[in-house]
Amino acid sequence: MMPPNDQESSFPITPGGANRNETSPVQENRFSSPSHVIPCHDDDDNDGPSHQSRQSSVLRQSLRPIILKFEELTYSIKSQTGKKNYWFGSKEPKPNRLILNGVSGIVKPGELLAMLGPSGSGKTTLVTALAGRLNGKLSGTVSYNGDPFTSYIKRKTGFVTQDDVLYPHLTVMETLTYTALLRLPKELTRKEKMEQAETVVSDLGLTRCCNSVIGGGLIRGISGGERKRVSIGQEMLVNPSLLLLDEPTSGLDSTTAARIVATLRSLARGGRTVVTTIHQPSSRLYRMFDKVLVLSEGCPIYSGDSGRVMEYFGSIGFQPGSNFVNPADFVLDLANGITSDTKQYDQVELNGKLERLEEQNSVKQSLISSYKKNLYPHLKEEVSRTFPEDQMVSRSRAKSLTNRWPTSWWMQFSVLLKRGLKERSHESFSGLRIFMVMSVSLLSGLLWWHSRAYHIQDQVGLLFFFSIFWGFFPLFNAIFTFPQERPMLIKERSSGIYRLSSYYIARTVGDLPMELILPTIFVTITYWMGGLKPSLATFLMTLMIVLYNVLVAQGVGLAIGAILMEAKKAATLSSVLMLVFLLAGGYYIQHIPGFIAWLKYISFSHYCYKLLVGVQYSWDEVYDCGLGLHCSVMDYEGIKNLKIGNMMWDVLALAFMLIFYRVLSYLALRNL
Ligand SMILES: Nc1ncnc2c1ncn2[C@@H]1O[C@H](COP(=O)(O)OP(=O)(O)OP(=O)(O)O)[C@@H](O)[C@H]1O
Repeated sequence: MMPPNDQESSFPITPGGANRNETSPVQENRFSSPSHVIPCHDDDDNDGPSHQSRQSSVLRQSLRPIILKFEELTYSIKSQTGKKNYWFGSKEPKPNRLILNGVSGIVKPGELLAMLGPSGSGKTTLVTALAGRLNGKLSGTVSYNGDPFTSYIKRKTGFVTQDDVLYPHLTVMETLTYTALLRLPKELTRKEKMEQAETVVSDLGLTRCCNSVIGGGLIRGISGGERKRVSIGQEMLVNPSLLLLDEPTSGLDSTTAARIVATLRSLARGGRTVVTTIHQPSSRLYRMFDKVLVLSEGCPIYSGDSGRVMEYFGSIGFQPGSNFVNPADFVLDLANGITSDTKQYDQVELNGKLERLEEQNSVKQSLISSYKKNLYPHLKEEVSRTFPEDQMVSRSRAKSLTNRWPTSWWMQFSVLLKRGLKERSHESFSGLRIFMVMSVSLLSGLLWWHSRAYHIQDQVGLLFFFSIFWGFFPLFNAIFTFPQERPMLIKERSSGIYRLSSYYIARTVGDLPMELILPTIFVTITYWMGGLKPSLATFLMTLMIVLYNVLVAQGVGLAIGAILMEAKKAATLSSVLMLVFLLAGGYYIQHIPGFIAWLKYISFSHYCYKLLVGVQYSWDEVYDCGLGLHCSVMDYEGIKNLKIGNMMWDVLALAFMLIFYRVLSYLALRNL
C-alpha cells in the first residue's frame, strides 16, 4: 500500500503535553528526599531534619525554571565526497549535507522530552545544539527563557554526552565527591556536598561499586553501564535547571534503564526541564516520557504529547499492525519509512529492493509533510508565545553577574589540586620513572667517577649533560599534560565549573613535587660521584640552577602541548627543538657562524649550561693543558666561547622564559 499522501489530521493538538497525570512541576525534588542517602561508608553522624531541609532549600533556591524553545533549527555539514586534488586542494565544490532540517519544539520546567529516531537521524546533533556546544553553522533559534545561551545558562545546564569522559584512576565515590565539591553552590558546607554525592550514588544504584575505580583503556574498572550512571550522576550534582542527556540508557539492562528514566522524570517533576535522546525504549520506558520528538533523517515527523502519538499517526492514516505494539517501535518503524504493510521486508526478494526503498522514501515524505501541515503551525504558535518565565530573564542576568562561579577560586584550586594528585599519583610516583632517573644518575656518576678540574673537557661535558638531560626529561613529560587532559578540560570548562586560572595553577603546582624531587636525587648522586667541586655552596647553587632549568623546560613543554593539543605533533616539535638547543648550546660547536649564532639565545639549555660552568669554576682555577703546562680554566676554548660575564643576565633570561612560556600555554588553553 502506498502511504496516504499529505493527509489532513483530525488530531486534537495540545503541544503543551496536557495529558500528564501531573499537571505542574510538583515538589518531588530529588534533593529534598534525604531518605535516599545510603553512604558508601557508615556515617555515625545523624543530622536532624533541620539540617536536611536547609540543604534542600539551598538547592531549591539555586534552581531556576527554564523554558527551552527551539525554532526551525537547520544544521548542515560539508560533505567529504568532493574529489580532492592533493596539491591544489579541492576544485569541485563540496555539497552540503543536511543533518537537521527545520526542527522546532518547546520544553517547560517539569517536563521530560524524549527524542526518538533511527541511528543517524540527528538526535545527538540536536541535543548538542540545545546544550550550546555545537560548532559550525546552525540556523534557527534556541532560547532559554527567551534568552540566548549565556554563561549563566551554561552553569544551570547539565549535559551528559554519549561518550563518558571520566578520570580512570578515581573511584566512583571520589569522582562524584570531587564533582559535588566543585559544582554545588558555596552556600552548602563541604559535608553537605559530600552527602549529596552519596545521595546520587544511592539514587543511581552505584552503592555496590562506589569504591571501585572507574577504569578505562588498559585499566579494568566498573562496567559500561555503571560508567554511564556515574556520568549522569555528575550532571545531576550540578543541581541543573536544564538537563540534557544523549543516550543515557544505552548499554543498560531494562531494569536499570527504567530506574534511570524514573530518576529523570523525578528530576523533571522537581521543576527541571529534562531532554534526552533514546534509541529503542521499551513501552514501560516510553510511558514515562511527557513529550516526544521523532526525527527521520533530520526532519521532525512528530512533536508533542507522548500519549497521543498513536492517535496522531492513526489520524493521518498510519495504523500499527496489532493492538499491542510498543509505540516507540511503531514510530521508529515509521521514521524508517516502514508501515504495517511494508513491514514484511525480510520476505521481499532481492529484486524488490529498489521498489521498497522508493516506497520507504515516499512514506517518510508523507510523514514530513503531514507534520508541517498538522503539527507545526500549533507548535510555532506555542513557541512564539511569551511565558511568565521569560520575564525572569533580566533578573537572572543580573544575578549571573554577581554569582558567576559556584565556588570560590581557592576552593576550586584546592579541589582540583587534590583531585589531580589522586588521579596522577600512580604516574608521579611510578617506579619506572624513579628507576630511570636513579639508573641514569648512577651510570653517569660511574662514567664521570671522580673527574677533576684537571680533566676540564670531561667535567664541562658533565655540566652540559646536566643542562640537556634536565631540559629533555621535564619537557617531554610536560608535553602530554594538556593533550591528555583535553576532553576533561573541554567538558568541565564548557559547563563553567571552574576558572581556567584555578585549573592551570592546580595542574602545574600538582606536578611540581615530583618534577623537583627527581632532579634533586639526580644532582645529589651525580655531583658527588662525578667529582665536581667539593663545596656545599657550589653544590647547592648547581642544584638550584638545574631546578630552575627544569621549571623553564616544563613551561616550554606545557606551551607546546597546549598550542598543538596533539601528543604526536608535540613530541615531534619537541624533538626538533631540543636537538637545536643541543647543537646550539655551545658545547659541541664553539664557532657557530654569525648568521645562525642567535639560536643559542633562545635556548634555555644554553643559559643553564653557562650558569653551571660559571658557578663551578673561579677565575684563578687552572687545568692541565698539555706538556706539563697549567692554563686558566677560563681560557679553555669551550668556556671562553661561552663569554661568562655577569651571570645575572642569564638568570633574567631564564626568568623571562619561565614566565613567557607559562603565559603562552595559559593563553593557548583559553582558546580551547
Ligand atoms: N561532524 C560531522 N562530520 C560528519 N558527519 C557528521 C558530523 N556530525 C554529524 N554527522 C552525521 O550526521 C548524522 C546525524 O548524526 P547524529 O550523531 O546526530 O545521529 P544520531 O541520531 O544521534 O545517531 P545515533 O543514534 O547512532 O547516535 C549522521 O549521519 C552523522 O554521520
